Amino acid sequence: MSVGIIGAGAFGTALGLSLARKGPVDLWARDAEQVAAMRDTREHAKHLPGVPLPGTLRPSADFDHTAKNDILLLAVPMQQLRRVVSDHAEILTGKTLVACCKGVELQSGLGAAAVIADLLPDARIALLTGPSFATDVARGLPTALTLACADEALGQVLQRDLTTTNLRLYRTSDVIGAELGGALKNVIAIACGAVIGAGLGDSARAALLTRGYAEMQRMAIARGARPETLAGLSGLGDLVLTCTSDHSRNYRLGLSLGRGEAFDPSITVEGAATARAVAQEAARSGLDMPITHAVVGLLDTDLTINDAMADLLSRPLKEE
Ligand SMILES: NC(=O)c1ccc[n+]([C@@H]2O[C@H](COP(=O)([O-])OP(=O)(O)OC[C@H]3O[C@@H](n4cnc5c(N)ncnc54)[C@H](O)[C@@H]3O)[C@@H](O)[C@H]2O)c1
Ligand SMILES: O=P(O)(O)OC[C@H](O)CO
Repeated sequence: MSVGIIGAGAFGTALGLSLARKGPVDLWARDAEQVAAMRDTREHAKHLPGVPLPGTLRPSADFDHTAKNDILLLAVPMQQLRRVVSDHAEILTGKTLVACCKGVELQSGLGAAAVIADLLPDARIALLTGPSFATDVARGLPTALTLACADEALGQVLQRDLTTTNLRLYRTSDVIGAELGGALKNVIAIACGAVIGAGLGDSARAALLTRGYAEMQRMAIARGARPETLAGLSGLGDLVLTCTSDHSRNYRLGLSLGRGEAFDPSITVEGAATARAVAQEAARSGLDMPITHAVVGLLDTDLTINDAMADLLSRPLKEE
């Protein structure tokens, strides 16, 4: 089946590069100048400099042309997903749409697949998530991802069609678990970056990563996810990658917070809005999400990193 990608940022372009090894892929960007530059230079200079774009990857500023493909991957930032889908709802109705965003929508508390379902009840929806830096995917390095789809038959088709020589896709029908694993790991990565940035040490990071994983499970299970999904690529796998690598933008935001440095607000950091959305839901439902609350406190500058750690360390002692 033919593939089109909506969103020519780092990840959309990287997925396009990988999939274009199997056949033609249309890649839509809203910015016609960016499309012209990609066509002329055969490079995505801003996000993937030095990686040549093959002729089978076809940048386009024509949404409707790209949307004619059988499978559409949506690779825009989470907080922009509703706008992109609703702006093009007519042409997207009934299509096979694979959300590639990681986050929880601030206004609704929904994950990526749920936002699409909210807008397009007739769409055939799946989610592609898991540990994968765009630079690795673009360079053809080995990567394993999770393809989540409630419709098992469609999930099998997508798993086959979106697997490439360097992208190996595992399949699950637990869309909520996959969605929340990919979203919540970004919040914990900000926390881990902050402790490393503040010089609090690798042991503190290991504690946050592990207790953060418990927090991710708590929220995901409360929303109906299966625990084993959180233990897979979309949860634990992506948590480990994002909490331990300077390549992660979420982790790097945390490093800046810990060091008291400014961070470029134009960089896509999904964990910031997701932390706020999750903290709001936790407050409503009474779920215990102390690390998420600490991250919101750091982002809002209500807390210093030392206050946040002191709060976490002084919580009542409990069983693990
Ligand atoms: N970069 C990675 O390594 C990576 C890996 C896995 C998943 N993801 C996920 O992919 C999603 C996109 O991230 P990214 O890294 O590609 O971000 P990015 O900042 O590199 O690119 C985002 C792209 O979306 C476009 N965009 C923003 N708002 C838009 C709108 N309203 N309409 C049309 N286009 C719009 C921007 O112009 C930009 O090209 C995020 O949810 C992220 O978590 C990223
Ligand atoms: O750069 P980040 O922090 O958005 O992480 C990118 C991917 O989600 C890693 O799997």
